[in-house]
Amino acid sequence: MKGVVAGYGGGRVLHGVDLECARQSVTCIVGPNGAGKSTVLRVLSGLISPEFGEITVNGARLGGRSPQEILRHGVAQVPQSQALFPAMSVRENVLMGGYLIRRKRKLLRERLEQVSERVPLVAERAEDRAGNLSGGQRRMVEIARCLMLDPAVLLLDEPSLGLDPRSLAGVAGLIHSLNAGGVTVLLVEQNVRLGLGLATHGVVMEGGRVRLTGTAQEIAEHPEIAALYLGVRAE
Ligand SMILES: Nc1ncnc2c1ncn2[C@@H]1O[C@H](COP(=O)(O)OP(=O)(O)OP(=O)(O)O)[C@@H](O)[C@H]1O
Repeated sequence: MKGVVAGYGGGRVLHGVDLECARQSVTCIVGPNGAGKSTVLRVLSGLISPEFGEITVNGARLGGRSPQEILRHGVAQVPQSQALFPAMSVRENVLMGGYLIRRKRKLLRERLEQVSERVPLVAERAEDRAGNLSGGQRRMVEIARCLMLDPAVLLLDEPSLGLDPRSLAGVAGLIHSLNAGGVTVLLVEQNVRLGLGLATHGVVMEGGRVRLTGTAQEIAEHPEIAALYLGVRAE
């Protein structure tokens, strides 16, 4: 992202965001409430259009394109929690993620197999209603559904929201394995310690701008961040 200015109904929230994510990195955006973190994800996935600025993914200029076009270019956003259809089976929920390729039956089958390998829960609980899964399992299926289009870039807004430590470890493990398999990840986390622990790179946003960037470790150890978010006193 270069110089991205965006907002809602005339009110600007992003005031010129510059952000770069290396291929196959895991970048975590942290910052106070209202800093514009989720808005960055929404601009990237096309839910809102930037007023100014450039968005380039793998050389393709995607700024202002429709969510569908952006998905076709390999950028998928995992929606915030509670996004599954509870009365439908796990398999049916995952297949929904293949809506854009629904007429390519063979590809759809191959992708479902691939997703079941990447997220074994999808095969293990294929026939169960999504509503019967635990919170952590639902989060895994929400992520699995996004994998049906085999995205190059995965956007996650608060993947830790509402999860107990055990479920968190499962979701963190899944993000790691997807990343190891070549997926570039950009996530927003309120749980700064967890988010930066998962990430290779960190970005601190404040007031609709990027204030700091670095490796996840540099950001986690930055005196201001440690004092503000991690409960460590700056010397
Ligand atoms: N749909 C919307 N319509 C109007 N204003 C919005 C909308 N969504 C967010 N905003 C405003 O945009 C600003 C930034 O919101 P955003 O959700 O990007 O922040 P954030 O950094 O993700 O914060 P949080 O951690 O609280 O989610 C806030 O002032 C918020 O009120």
